[in-house]
This record gives sequence, C-alpha cells and structure tokens, in this order.
Amino acid sequence: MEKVILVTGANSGIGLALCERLLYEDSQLQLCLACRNMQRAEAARSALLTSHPDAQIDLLHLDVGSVRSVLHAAHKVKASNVVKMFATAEGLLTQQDRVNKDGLQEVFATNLFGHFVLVRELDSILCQAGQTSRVVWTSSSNARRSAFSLDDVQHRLGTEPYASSKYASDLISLALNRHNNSQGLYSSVICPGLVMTNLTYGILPSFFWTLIMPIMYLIRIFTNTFTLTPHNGAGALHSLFLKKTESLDPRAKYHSLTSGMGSNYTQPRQMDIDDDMSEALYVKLLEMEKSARKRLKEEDDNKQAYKKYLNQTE
Ligand SMILES: NC(=O)C1=CN([C@@H]2O[C@H](COP(=O)(O)OP(=O)(O)OC[C@H]3O[C@@H](n4cnc5c(N)ncnc54)[C@H](OP(=O)(O)O)[C@@H]3O)[C@@H](O)[C@H]2O)C=CC1
Ligand SMILES: CC(C)CCC[C@@H](C)[C@H]1CC[C@H]2C3=C(CC[C@]12C)[C@@]1(C)CCC(=O)C[C@@H]1CC3
Repeated sequence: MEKVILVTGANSGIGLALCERLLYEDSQLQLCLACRNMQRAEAARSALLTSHPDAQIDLLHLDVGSVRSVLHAAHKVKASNVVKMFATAEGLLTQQDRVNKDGLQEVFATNLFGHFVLVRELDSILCQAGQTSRVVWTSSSNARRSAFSLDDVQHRLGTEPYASSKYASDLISLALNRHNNSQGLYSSVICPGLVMTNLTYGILPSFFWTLIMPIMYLIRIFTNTFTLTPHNGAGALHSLFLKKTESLDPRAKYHSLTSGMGSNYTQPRQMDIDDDMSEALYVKLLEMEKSARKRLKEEDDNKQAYKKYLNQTE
C-alpha cells in the first residue's frame, strides 16, 4: 500500500521543510499538502517538484480554523487517498485572539480543534485493522500548564491563547493514544525549537531578526533549542516518521535541537501532563465537535429550505 503523508501548513516554514526532508529520504512518497492559501500551496509544490521531479504531490484546500472546511477536506481525502501519516505544522501565534465564524476562539480553533475534528473525521482510514497510522502535533516549548484551564479550554478569558492551545495539543495527543492505539493510530508531539519563519517574523519585524541574527547564532552555541532554520526545526517531525510507532513514548515531547556547530538531533523530554486532565479535555472536545456538526447541519438544512422556497415561488 502507498504511504500518503498529509501535512497541514505545508506551504511555508516547518511544514514545507518537513516535506523537503521527507522527499529527500524517499522520493517515492506521496505527499498531500493541506493548505489554506492555494496560490502559496501551488508555489510550494513547484519548489518541491524542482528538487524531486518524480514526487507525487497532491494539494488539498484546508482552512483548519473552519469546521466546514475541515469536514469538506476530510471528505475529499476519504474519497481519494489512504493517509497513513499526518503532521500538523500550521499555527497561529497572536495575543489578540478573536472569535471566528464558528463562534470559536481563532487560536484554539486553528491550533487544536480543527485538527481534532480532522483526526476524528478520518478515523475510518487512520484506524484500520492490521495497519498503523500516526498523527504528529507541532507543539511548542511555550505549551504551559499554567496557561491552560479546563474551565476555559478555548482561552476566552486569558491573555495567553497560544500557550494554552499548545498545552491542549499535548493533552489531546495523550488522549488520542489512550483511545486509538488499540486500533493502530499513534499520536506524538514535537517542539521545533526557535525557528525563523513567517510566525517569528510576525513577532518582530524581519529587519530586526536580520540585525540580531549573528547574536542568535552565538546564543546557539549555549542553547540547543535555537534551531533557527526550518530544516533543523523539522528535524523532530522527520525523525518521528522514521521511528517505529511502538517505540514512541506518548508522554514525551520530541524536541528538535541543534548543537553549537549546527548539527541537528532529536531528544524526547517528558511532558507535564496527566491522564485525568487529558481525558476531561477529550470529552469536552467531543461535545464541542457534536455541537459544531449540529450547527452546520442546521445551516445546511436552512439553506436547502430557502432554496426550495425560492424554487416554489418562481
Ligand atoms: N517558528 C517557531 O519558532 C516555532 C513554531 N512552532 C509551531 O510550528 C508550527 C509551524 O509554524 P511555522 O512554520 O513556524 O510558521 P509559518 O507561519 O511559516 O507556517 C505556518 C503555516 O500554517 C498555515 N496556516 C496558518 N493558519 C492556517 C489555517 N487556518 N489553515 C491552514 N493553514 C494555516 C500557514 O499558511 P498560510 O500561508 O495560509 O498563512 C503556513 O503555511 C506552528 O504550529 C507553530 O506554532 C512552535 C514553536 C516555535
Ligand atoms: C538577542 C535577543 C534580542 C533575542 C530576542 C529573542 C526573543 C524575541 C525570542 C527569545 C525566545 C523566543 C521564543 C519565541 C519567540 C521569540 C523569542 C521570544 C517563541 C514564543 C515563538 C513561538 C513558540 O512557539 C515558542 C518560542 C519560544 C521562544
């Protein structure tokens, strides 16, 4: 059976670097770049095909921050592909969170909920007897228990939506393992380190980063988390795809690290998570998923009814 790897946020940064690394390893792999912006997705595909002309690269439109888009994308994947691996490499880092058109906090929806719904929607192809599949969440060193509350999983009330969403992804990975390992689906969490991408350029202007780049390379001699390049940042994602699923530790976060001289390695570190909290979050997300589906169905029914009414009155 062909291996299909679906990568979200694949048109830039760590997601694109993961695709490059995977193709360098095995140019026969079938990749599915799941992106919100199809123009950038097309540019990413062209860049990958330039270095790997024989690669099979499909594009899939996916705005992971929209439940409707997630369900639509999952429907397309189910119709055409057998996804065996799935990596999340998109993310929204902002302190000015807002409510999206699903009525959810945007950071929570983009960094966690959309992927949760996608995994659940694809479970018929991810969980198949006698086969293993995996999901890898791109988390962060910024994932902190103190930023997360079970009473406010979307972080409506706080000021650290990004840290909360990343901690929630650590918890949900543990829960997915508990619920799905017996059906062959394994979930892991990685941290890419500090990488220069559009996300970091969004924190401070790019000329500032250019100015301090020599300092960053100096700091790297003492701090192995300054991975700096997307290639290095994607190291942990890449190394997980090469590892046997059974050898993965569900309680570890796999960190991309870089030595002072720039060589890249991956190290597992235990996460500050517990089973009860991860189960409670899992249950809450299931409820939220149910109400999101119900709301979309009602919207569709109303549209249908309105169309019917228009047809009758014509
Ligand atoms: N860079 C760093 O130092 C660190 C990054 N991370 C994590 O790594 C991951 C990758 O980020 P990075 O590569 O740095 O950032 P980039 O900004 O380079 O990449 C983010 C990608 O996510 C996509 N994206 C954003 N929102 C959505 C959405 N709603 N639906 C679909 N795709 C979307 C972007 O696509 P588009 O072109 O449409 O905007 C883009 O391709 C994130 O989860 C981030 O939190 C974690 C720790 C540190
Ligand atoms: C030499 C100094 C002037 C350098 C200042 C660098 C800071 C702006 C960065 C130091 C640690 C960084 C960091 C992130 C952003 C940039 C720094 C604050 C992240 C928050 C980016 C997104 C993540 O997921 C985690 C990162 C942790 C470290």
